[in-house]
Amino acid sequence: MSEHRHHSSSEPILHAQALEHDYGSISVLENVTLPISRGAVTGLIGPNGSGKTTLLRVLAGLLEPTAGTVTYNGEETARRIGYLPQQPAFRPGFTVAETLSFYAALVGEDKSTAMDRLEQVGLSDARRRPVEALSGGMTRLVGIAQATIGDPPVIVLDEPASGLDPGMSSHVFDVATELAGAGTAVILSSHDLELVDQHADEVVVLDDGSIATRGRPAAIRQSLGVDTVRGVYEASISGETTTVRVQGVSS
Ligand SMILES: Nc1ncnc2c1ncn2[C@@H]1O[C@H](COP(=O)(O)OP(=O)(O)OP(=O)(O)O)[C@@H](O)[C@H]1O
Repeated sequence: MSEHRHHSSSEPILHAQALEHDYGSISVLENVTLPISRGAVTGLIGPNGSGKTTLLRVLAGLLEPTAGTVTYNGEETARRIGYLPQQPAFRPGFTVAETLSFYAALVGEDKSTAMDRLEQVGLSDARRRPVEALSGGMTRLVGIAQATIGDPPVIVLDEPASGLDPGMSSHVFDVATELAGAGTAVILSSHDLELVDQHADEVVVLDDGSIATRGRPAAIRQSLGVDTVRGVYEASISGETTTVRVQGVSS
């Protein structure tokens, strides 16, 4: 748990205010207000279907909220926000190196940046492999490398550790911590509560489209009288843990 990363500006780099999101008649986000700090890892946790992907897409500017606003207060860069989708996919017919070089060129970086990012995610040896010949975990690692190209001040990662082996899962969280150490605001979702406990500076528990609990891990553990982020999760979410709550469907 790192309490040591404080950067000059205390103003949140991204500020979501009173977000609502509906898919047709189905309300998925309700009154979500969330300031995102620079130089910190924000861990978004919550049950399946609680709205994490929806919230991350709204934060990344890929989905227009039904109501509310997201304000960006960072530097004007070639790319403000890097994003790893939950199901990364790349255009077939190109190698890993070609794919990342293409993204690097889009933001005015050269090929060496792409190769540095590949090395950072531990994928250098796969650089000549066609993207369609990668495993699910390797594809996600390419997606993480892609999200960091151009040094966007905000990086949004939707389940970056999903499908990765234990060593690579912790490595991905270490990379997130490193990026935050360099001043980047990293927001990630995960179902690995232990890794979130170890790496997140700020934890957000989403339950049924609303923020149930939010704060520094130590503070929220203390206020809920539990020892772990898993305890925080269990104390924060309502309803059964073995049934997916499907918005718009009353049981
Ligand atoms: N395009 C869509 N149209 C209609 N409903 C949607 C759409 N996308 C998501 N939903 C619904 O919104 C709710 C929240 O989905 P979301 O993917 O944001 O949850 P999540 O917390 O990321 O879930 P998981 O942990 O399973 O990935 C779910 O009930 C889902 O069925």
